[in-house]
Amino acid sequence: MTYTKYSASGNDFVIFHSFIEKDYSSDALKLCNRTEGIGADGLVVLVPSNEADFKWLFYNSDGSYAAMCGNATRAVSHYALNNDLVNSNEMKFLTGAGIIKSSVEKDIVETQLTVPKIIKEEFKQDGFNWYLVDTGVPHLVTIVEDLDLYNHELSSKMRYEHNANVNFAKIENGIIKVRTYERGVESETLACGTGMAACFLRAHNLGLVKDSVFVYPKSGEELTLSLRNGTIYFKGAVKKVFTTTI
Ligand SMILES: N[C@@H](CCC[C@H](N)C(=O)O)C(=O)O
Repeated sequence: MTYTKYSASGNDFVIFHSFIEKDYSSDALKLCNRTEGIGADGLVVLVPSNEADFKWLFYNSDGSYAAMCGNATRAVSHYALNNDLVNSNEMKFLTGAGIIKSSVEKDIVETQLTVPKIIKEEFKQDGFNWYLVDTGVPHLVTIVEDLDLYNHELSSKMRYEHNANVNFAKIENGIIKVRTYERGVESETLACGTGMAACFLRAHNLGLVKDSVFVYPKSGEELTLSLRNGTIYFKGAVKKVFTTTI
């Protein structure tokens, strides 16, 4: 079997394609293992679809299924084009959260994320103001003055209480810096696309940022999030790390 490892702003994935649609959660556990496997935050398997160019099956590194992953939407678009699964640099594919449209220009990929749904308006817990939104998967967002306030124990507690990923965001001169605890990885990751989108939405709703903004996750890589006619556009570089046959 041939696997490709991608990094999308530090969020890393193992990707392969198959004609067989089945449960790949045990493969995710093995392949994402950083000691005995390839090592990644998630596994994405691309399978045929009647509705779109292809369909994806996404798993976190602990083998849990997730409906959406913003960074993986960019990585799989690049993978699909480079593996001739599509015949144009513009494509659409089916995820657990709906159809995603994307376009690829060399290593820069822009995707249109799913329509966000607010789950819970602002509430206070453990000394922070939170907001819970679904940007494909659920995300808690708190806006802080200092990103060092990111707290692993608190994030882990909030993650289980709300069954959500947890984001700390800082707005600085019109840009957003984000740290995310991801469920299914059960730690902070170097970047989380749907998490950055959730922080952008929160900041935009509060009037703290413009319609298009640079966002920097923990990896420090620059991404752009924009809101155009109610759609969230997510743009940034992806990197094919290696391909291996096992
Ligand atoms: N890293 C992703 C989100 C992946 C799913 C998440 N861990 C969950 O289970 O909700 C992103 O870039 O959006």
